Formats: sequence, C-alpha cells, structure tokens
Amino acid sequence: MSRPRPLVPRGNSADSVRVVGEFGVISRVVARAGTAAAAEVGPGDDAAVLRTPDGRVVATTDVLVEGRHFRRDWSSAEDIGHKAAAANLADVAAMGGVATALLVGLACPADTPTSWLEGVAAGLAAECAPLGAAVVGGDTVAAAPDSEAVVLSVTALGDLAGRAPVLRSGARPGDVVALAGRLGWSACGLAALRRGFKSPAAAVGAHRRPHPPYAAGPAAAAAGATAMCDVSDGLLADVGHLALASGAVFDLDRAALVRACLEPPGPLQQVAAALGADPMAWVLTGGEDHALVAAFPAGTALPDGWVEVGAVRDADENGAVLVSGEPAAAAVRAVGAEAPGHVHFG
Ligand SMILES: Nc1ncnc2c1ncn2[C@@H]1O[C@H](COP(=O)(O)OP(=O)(O)O)[C@@H](O)[C@H]1O
Ligand SMILES: Cc1ncc(C[n+]2csc(CCOP(=O)(O)OP(=O)(O)O)c2C)c(N)n1
Ligand SMILES: [Mg+2]
Repeated sequence: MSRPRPLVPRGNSADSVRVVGEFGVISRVVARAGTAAAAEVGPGDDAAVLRTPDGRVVATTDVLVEGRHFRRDWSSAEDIGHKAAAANLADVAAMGGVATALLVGLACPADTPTSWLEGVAAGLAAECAPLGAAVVGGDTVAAAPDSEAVVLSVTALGDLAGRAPVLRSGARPGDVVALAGRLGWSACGLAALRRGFKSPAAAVGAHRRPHPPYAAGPAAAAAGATAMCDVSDGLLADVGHLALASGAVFDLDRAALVRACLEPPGPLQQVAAALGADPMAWVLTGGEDHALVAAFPAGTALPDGWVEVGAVRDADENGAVLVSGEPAAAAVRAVGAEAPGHVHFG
C-alpha cells in the first residue's frame, strides 16, 4: 500500500501536540465537545456519568486507522470527525436506538497539530449534535514509536426508549427486505479520490461525510422490524450477516435496487462512465454509506424513508444472499467487483 502523504505539517510547529502537551490538547478538544443531553457528568473527571432513561444501554465501538479508513490528504479533520461519529452512531441506529454519547480514544504522532485535533473534535460534535449526543470522554496517547498514523477509536452509547432491540437474527421467510439511506455513494467518491479526482462533489463529499439515516433505525424498531444492520462493508456482505444470523435467504430485487439507488442518473453513473466501471458494483458491494437494511413482516406499512428491495425466503442450496434469484457471488462477478464487501485483511 502506498503510504499516505503526511498532510499536516510535520516537525515541531508551535501548535503540535509535542509542544502543547497532553493536557493542552485535552482542554482544547474538550472545549469543542458540545453537551450530551444525557450527561450528568461530562468530560474532565475520571469518568462521565450518563442518565439511561431506558435502563438498558446500547454500546458499540469502531476503530478508524489513518491510511485504512481515512487519509488526511483526502479528508479534512472535520470530515474525519464526522465520519468516525457516523460509523458508530449508525450502529446504534441499526439496533433501533438513539445515540446518547461518544467516548473517543485517540493515538497520534507528537507532531500532529493541535488545530487538526480540534477539527476532528468539531466534526464529532457536529455529527452528534442533531441527536442530542456529544463526546463525554476519551483518552489521548502518543502513536506507536515511528508510526505516523493517527488511530481513532470511537465508542457510542445509546438508548432504546422502551423498544426491543432489533437483532440481526430475527428475519423470517415471508418478511420483506427494505432499505433506508443511500448505497454506493461513498464507494463512488472513494473511486474518484483514488484516481486523483476531487469531484463530483456529491460523491466525494459522501465519502468524506456519510449521511446515515439515523431516525430510520428507531422508526423501523417501532414498526416491528425483525432484523436490521447498517451497511458499513457493502450491501451483499452485510445482508449476508443478516441471512446467516437469521438462518434464512435474503433475495434482493435488482430492479428495486436500481430504482432506489441509481435513479434518476447522477454522479454514480457519471463517475462510472469516466472510470469504465459499473455503478451497480458500488451499490451492491460499496461500504461506508451506513444505509440501514432491515426485514419487516409482510404487510408492514414501512416507515418514512424505507423502500422495499427484496424478500426473505427459506434457506436453499443457492446460498444466503441472492440478487433476483442469482447467488450473490455471481452478482459480484457480473458487476466486476472483487468481493461482496470491503476486505479488511487483504
Ligand atoms: N475484537 C473484538 N472483540 C469483541 N467483539 C468484537 C471484536 N471485533 C468485533 N466484535 C464484535 O463482532 C460483531 C461484528 O463486528 P463488525 O463487523 O465490526 O460490526 P459492525 O459492522 O456493526 O461494526 C460486533 O458485534 C462487534 O462488537
Ligand atoms: C484510505 C481509505 N481506503 C479505503 C477505504 C475504504 N474502507 C475502509 S474500511 C471500509 C469498510 C468499513 O470499515 P470497518 O472498519 O469494517 O467498519 P465496520 O464494518 O466495523 O463498521 C471501507 C469501505 C477508506 N475509507 N479509506
Ligand atoms: Mg465494527
């Protein structure tokens, strides 16, 4: 893998973490954290204290590693904060919860400008604010010796407001499969960035700052969704998790996916034409838009933002995920993709 070009000034700038020190960084970052509605005690003490109206806590963590999950020459500090928050807030929504707070673990090289870390903090806060959530604590440490990579580990906590959590395992044959949010936009933006383009702005922007449909998660739970997850790795890969956990086949309807994700034509077709790619590859296998995919009992009036894109069937010999009756592996090959989703240890 080519090493991401260090983007932020390296060395001993007056603003670097080395000069400002751990507590200087913490006070500047905490000043940008915002306020969590659920926090009785926020950042600055030995631990935060949160109110849990439901009595149960939804808890999830995702780690973002520079060069693997983001590049500082492709995304601003604010973008990276938005993205790190979104990846976690979407997992809470995918359980049917509403996020209440984030905890942030940060490892960074000593020459990282404090202003860059303040930008990350501002992005985290801005992504959380509409939900009433905020960063309530964290930890700031030096990166491994000789490592130039920033690592961000974000934990999100959330509340179910009395609803049953929606697991991956509850889908039953006869359920409808539905989608909320966008698919393929982040992968399209990533493809453009990899070729050195900074446009189209809508696709590159979607890669930098995903827009998960947070409200669709609790709405699906309230409507009786039987299984749900967010699409972080790729639709076929993540629906595979639902199928496996539920012991059922998820048969996605290609025409419905085209209608939901590729009509009217826009940036996905534009970039695909320029790169000689099939935009359906991004829809089926592209990650990081954090759309939600769920199963609902047949006849459920789908909540706002949800569209039907398939059906759950009895397990059969064709495998767990089908695209209009065709095994997912064949659909992956047909669109020229390498795998049903992101390959982590490739
Ligand atoms: N190192 C780990 N220790 C314990 N649980 C883990 C670890 N890594 C992943 N998991 C759990 O495995 C499940 C699948 O992880 P992942 O594919 O990362 O989910 P997601 O796409 O929702 O982030 C999650 O429940 C996650 O909490
Ligand atoms: C520099 C860079 N290269 C590649 C990608 C693409 N990418 C990285 S991780 C990932 C999948 C999601 O990451 P993961 O850590 O699996 O999140 P989770 O499924 O745990 O939510 C994708 C599509 C990227 N975002 N940035
Ligand atoms: Mg994860």
